[in-house]
Amino acid sequence: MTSTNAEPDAPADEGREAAPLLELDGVGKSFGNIRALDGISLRVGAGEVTCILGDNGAGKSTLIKIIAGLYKASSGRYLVDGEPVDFSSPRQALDRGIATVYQDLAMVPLMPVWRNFFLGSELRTSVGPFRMLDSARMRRIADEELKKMGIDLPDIEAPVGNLSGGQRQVVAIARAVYFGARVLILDEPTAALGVKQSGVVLKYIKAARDAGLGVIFITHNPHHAYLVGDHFAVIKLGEMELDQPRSELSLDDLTHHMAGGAELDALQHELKREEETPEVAPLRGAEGEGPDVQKL
Ligand SMILES: Nc1ncnc2c1ncn2[C@@H]1O[C@H](COP(=O)(O)OP(=O)(O)OP(=O)(O)O)[C@@H](O)[C@H]1O
Repeated sequence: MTSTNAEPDAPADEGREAAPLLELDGVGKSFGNIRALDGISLRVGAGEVTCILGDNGAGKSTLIKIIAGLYKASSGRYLVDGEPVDFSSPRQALDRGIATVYQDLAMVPLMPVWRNFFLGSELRTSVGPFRMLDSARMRRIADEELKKMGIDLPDIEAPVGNLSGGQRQVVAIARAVYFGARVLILDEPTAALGVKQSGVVLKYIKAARDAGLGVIFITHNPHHAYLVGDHFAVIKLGEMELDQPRSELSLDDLTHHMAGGAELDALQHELKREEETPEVAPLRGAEGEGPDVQKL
């Protein structure tokens, strides 16, 4: 489990101990009798990508909803900059710089890229007694901010619905960075994308990390996670199954975990045992041949 293919004590790991942007300490969440999360501890540092992996129903969505301020934890502590917090809404989390980019992206497909960039936070200007949208300033800023992150779109006047899925994701990432995100939560941003588009998104995950943000990257895909991750957390049935920095984990280890490593090992052992046991009478379905007819 600890085969190494990266430098031990990489800089990303050193920063973690000093001042995590965000920390969960033994967090649990129950819905009535259903225990969705139990004893989850996690630290997210500035300038690093923390990948959260897990199968369907593992508890990933519940975890990000707690971090994003949509749910309150049933137990444990949630700290931002070392201080305990108790968010009652996503607005409160956003005010502390914790932004979430959900899969559906909350964009209006028919509106231009720059309008979507400012959706819900439009800039306005006064013209006489009227407050008008400051379209010129929004266009200019959206263009500058996208370029700053190295995102080169042919036309920011184009409806956002004309962009590819990957381009829409990166517009959402640039928007969150512009509006002051310090922690960026990305909910399966590559799930619906092909290889090339996933590559585009992964590149901007790195760009956000290099801009000093703490990125939480939720994914099912260990290959995507390993291309950008500094730290890996695998959740299984609501519990933290694995929590390791890149320096202590190879892609093979991570893939093995995601493929249900322990169960597969047990199954392999079982199959091997069956192969080794002396052959039993084969069952035959052909007419006239019962299971007692043996041809050895
Ligand atoms: N609002 C809710 N009420 C009751 N049970 C819930 C609720 N939300 C989640 N659960 C349960 O909690 C567990 C974890 O669900 P969650 O959606 O967090 O998993 P997930 O890892 O995000 O899965 P997926 O990848 O399929 O989205 C599941 O058993 C789910 O049925």
